[in-house]
Amino acid sequence: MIPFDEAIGLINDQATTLGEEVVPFERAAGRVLTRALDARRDAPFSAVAAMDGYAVIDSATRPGEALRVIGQSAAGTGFTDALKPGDAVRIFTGAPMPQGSDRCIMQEYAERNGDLVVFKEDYGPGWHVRPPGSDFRKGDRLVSPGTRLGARAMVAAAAADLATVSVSVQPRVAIIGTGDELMVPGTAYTRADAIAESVTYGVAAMAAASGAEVIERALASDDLPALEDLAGTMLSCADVVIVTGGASVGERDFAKPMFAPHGLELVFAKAAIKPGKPVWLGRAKGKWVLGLPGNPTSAMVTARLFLMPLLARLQGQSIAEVNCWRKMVLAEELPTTGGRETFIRASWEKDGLVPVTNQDSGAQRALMQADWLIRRLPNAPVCRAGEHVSALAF
Ligand SMILES: Nc1nc2c(c(=O)[nH]1)N[C@H]1C(S)=C(S)[C@@H](COP(=O)(O)OP(=O)(O)OC[C@H]3O[C@@H](n4cnc5c(N)ncnc54)[C@H](O)[C@@H]3O)O[C@H]1N2
Ligand code: MOO
Repeated sequence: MIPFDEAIGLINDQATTLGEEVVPFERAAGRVLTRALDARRDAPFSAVAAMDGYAVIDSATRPGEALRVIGQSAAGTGFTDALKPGDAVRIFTGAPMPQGSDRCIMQEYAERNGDLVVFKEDYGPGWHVRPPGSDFRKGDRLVSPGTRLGARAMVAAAAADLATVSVSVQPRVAIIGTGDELMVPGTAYTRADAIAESVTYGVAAMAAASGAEVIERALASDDLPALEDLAGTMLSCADVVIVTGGASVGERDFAKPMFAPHGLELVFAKAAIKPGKPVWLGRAKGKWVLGLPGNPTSAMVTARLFLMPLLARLQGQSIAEVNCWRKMVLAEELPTTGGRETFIRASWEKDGLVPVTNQDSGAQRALMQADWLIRRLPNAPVCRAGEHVSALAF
């Protein structure tokens, strides 16, 4: 059994990017950037108003003294002339400050009478002007390679004012759920010895959220020749084939044997972790094959620990970007751990992390509370409430 860090090290060393492609902004969300996005010009390009009001020359403006409104500046249509002392320009948020003006007074402080405007005593102290380049300067790095373009990054990326972005090719993922007992949700209740298949839905959701394209999802029964055929089909169309269940040592555990005729070479065969010891990773026909244990909690923990880093590396990200361990305070005592590194499912409550009550590797409902994984080293001593632990968002 390989220790957790060593398994991650192998993924880090062996998984490399699948290439890059250029996409328009409409298709960039969720993708990982391969080339930096640097600003094409300053933002704002010129000084702009930060409020709706009046652009004035501060030194020539006094409360109670009327100014003449000589025009208006709107976002998209600035005012082209210059202000002289005694002038004001009606201005809107985001509009260029007219030449000569240096302050915007909010309209709430203005009394307008025809062409004249008078400001009340208390219009200070805000100047409400965004200077040129106050957001960023031409050439500034707005988004770095390796960044996943999430909602906030999309704003910074588009602000660079480039028509297209270079992103890594999305890994195509195929998922095979194995087990004679598995039936599609909505049908399992019809057979006493069946259960609703749940794991592949969770794994597919995690893969999609990690930037992969889930191209196939299949359920298969424990029939080795049929599984061998299915493995071949999936290997021909996917970059990563994930097989759930059948990872243990029983006679009907076919997850590894089904890939044997396709030249399976193991990267690791088992990990010294709890839950999820039977997790394995291999290569066949130049593709990645990840075997997840069938127990639902084990499957989701091992997918979080190994699938997310694998997909990150295939998209040119560092593993640290997805497996970012946080030092967090513990709200309840943890017992000693056994000989395997242990990942305890926990929820974040007001006093810190609280282990969820049901730590069974077969649990499904408990996943609803388990927002964090607490990492405990092998043979770790009792950890008391108030102490810090290393945790990963689950
Ligand atoms: N003698 C031993 N038995 C077991 C060992 C061992 O070392 N020696 N390891 C245990 C561990 S740890 C795990 S984890 C499980 C892993 O077993 P498999 O990967 O072979 O999984 P299955 O037996 O197929 O299923 C286990 C459990 O999970 C349910 N399951 C499976 N797939 C799904 C799915 N897609 N959706 C919902 N539920 C699923 C299945 O019905 C079983 O209840 O092995 C231990 N045994
Ligand atoms: O993964 Mo088994 O312990 O991980 O049930």
